[in-house]
Amino acid sequence: MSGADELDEALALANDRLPKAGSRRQPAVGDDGLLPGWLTADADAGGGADVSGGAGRGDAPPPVAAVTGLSGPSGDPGDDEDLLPDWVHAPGRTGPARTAPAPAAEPAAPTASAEPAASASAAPGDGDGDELVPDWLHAPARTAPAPAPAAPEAPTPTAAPPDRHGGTDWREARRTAGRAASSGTPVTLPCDEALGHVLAAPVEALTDLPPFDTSAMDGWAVSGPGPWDLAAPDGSTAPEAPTAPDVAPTPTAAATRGIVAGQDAPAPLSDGHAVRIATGARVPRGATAVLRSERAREAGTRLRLAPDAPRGGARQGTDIRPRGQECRSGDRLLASGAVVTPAVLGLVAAAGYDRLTVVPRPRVEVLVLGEELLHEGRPRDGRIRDALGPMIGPWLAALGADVVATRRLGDDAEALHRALAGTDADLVVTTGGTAAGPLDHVRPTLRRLDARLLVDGVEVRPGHPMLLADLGARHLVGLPGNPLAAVSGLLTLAGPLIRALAGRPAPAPVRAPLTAAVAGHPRDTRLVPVEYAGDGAGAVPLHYTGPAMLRGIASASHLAVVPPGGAAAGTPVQLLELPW
Ligand SMILES: Nc1nc2c(c(=O)[nH]1)N[C@H]1C(S)=C(S)[C@@H](COP(=O)(O)OP(=O)(O)OC[C@H]3O[C@@H](n4cnc5c(N)ncnc54)[C@H](O)[C@@H]3O)O[C@H]1N2
Ligand code: MOO
Repeated sequence: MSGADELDEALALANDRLPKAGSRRQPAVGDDGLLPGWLTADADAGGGADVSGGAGRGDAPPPVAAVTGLSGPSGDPGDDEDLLPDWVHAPGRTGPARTAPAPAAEPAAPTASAEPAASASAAPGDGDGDELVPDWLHAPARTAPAPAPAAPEAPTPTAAPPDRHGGTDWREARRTAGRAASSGTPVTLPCDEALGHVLAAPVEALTDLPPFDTSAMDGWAVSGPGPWDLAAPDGSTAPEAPTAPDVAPTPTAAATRGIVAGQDAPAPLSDGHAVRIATGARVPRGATAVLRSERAREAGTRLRLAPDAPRGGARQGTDIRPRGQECRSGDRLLASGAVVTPAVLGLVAAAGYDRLTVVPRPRVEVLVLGEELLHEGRPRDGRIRDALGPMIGPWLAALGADVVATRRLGDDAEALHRALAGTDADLVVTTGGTAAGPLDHVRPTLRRLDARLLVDGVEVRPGHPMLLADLGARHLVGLPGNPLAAVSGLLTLAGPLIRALAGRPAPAPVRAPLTAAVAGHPRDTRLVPVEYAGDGAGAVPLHYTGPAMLRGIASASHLAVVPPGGAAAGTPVQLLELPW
């Protein structure tokens, strides 16, 4: 629907001219003087490790300052589109992806005139990563081209472009979204309907847990030191009559079964006696321990410790879970604000709850815009598959919303108007149509509805056209149509807003060093899919992270928040956790 903005175009051109195998090309620079990020090679580059900006093996490590203040790697500051040539961040890749030569890192000219002929003829496309990166960079089976010469000195950063899109600072946008709404009036729900809600009140135990002294093992409850006379749960000790004079008496049937779980008030056990008991059964009064079945032997109506039983196998309290071991009635088990997880459902049931008082989950409607979208089969006839319809609803649900509908509206301005005017959802999330193309109806429709724009564009890449509007009784988050830009909008606006509506606490901040430098946009924050195992290994920037791509995010654990100007390898950056 809309073309790339000028920065994006300039950088796409620059990317188009990334050097082919072994060639050294002058990196193109846009009007704004933004430099392809491969000039911002990290110090690790020489060792063949990942580098930001697309510098490959053998490149001279630039000073950190060369990362800071420079534009995206493969030169795309106006757009997140493949700021990093994908091969640069391939963790563990083999073949050409690992061995590909660095684009020759030559100082950039201050204009996009490095290769005028090429730039005139090159189709910059709409910023798709594949157009930006020479295809051999993606081809694992192809032969690696010869290494490029070492990078010369990093060029001097140039001025920011004059045509910045404006919009709200990324952190401020998140704060605004988090303050735009508050949670609804608490409701009391049957526990099984409370899953995924947030507790509106603390949960206090309605009982001791365990509620009685409980056997932790199958075996015998014993009283005092052994050996012991076997008793029945009713307290009787009479053996069955022997079947023959030389046959030892056998325990009664009741004694054989013993005390089982769920049986109330077993008879007290007197000193020197033992009674069979099952795991989870109530321990009789007078019992001093539970002896596991493998630690003793019955002989007729007598019970003795097995020869190989550990010393102290029947010591006072052994294998008895005393009443109240986990909690006493009235103990606080969970604070208000805790999310009702499956484990919480288990705990509250154990503690005696049938219903829980929770914050209602916001009701969200998703409107997928775009006439070009197909909902089944392969892309055909110039149309593509809708990647957001299947993704946004479950993502919103994972953030804490109840998705009441996902509707496909094509590019029909009237249908959009009707949908917004008629919905009773707390939040409407639209996809696509946020830009200024002829079919981009979101902003005009919001104007028609007298909506108040709380966030009108954000200084973030990808996703800068995202918006947040107040429609009076409800809010609207407008996600850009490029799929990774939509993800950026989910994390920037939808996440904080839904947390506010659902009463969910913000996740604990996570920071980790990047394993490779990531070049930045000169002014905007970048959100970059990374893999972070939380094991101290650092956050690994991923491949295929252009705005139209989901391949990177699909295997990511987090998005790294890369400040304007980029981050050198080893720099700790904020990580936004994905909500699953
Ligand atoms: N003149 C300008 N044009 C554009 C700008 C700009 O600043 N000035 N920004 C570009 C950026 S950045 C983005 S992101 C997009 C946002 O555009 P829209 O929100 O209006 O989205 P569309 O034009 O509808 O779609 C953009 C792109 O994404 C594809 N798309 C849309 N919906 C889906 C979907 N559900 N599944 C998969 N792909 C989808 C659509 O086909 C387009 O290719 O605007 C730029 N233009
Ligand atoms: O490039 Mo856009 O940044 O996909 O939001």
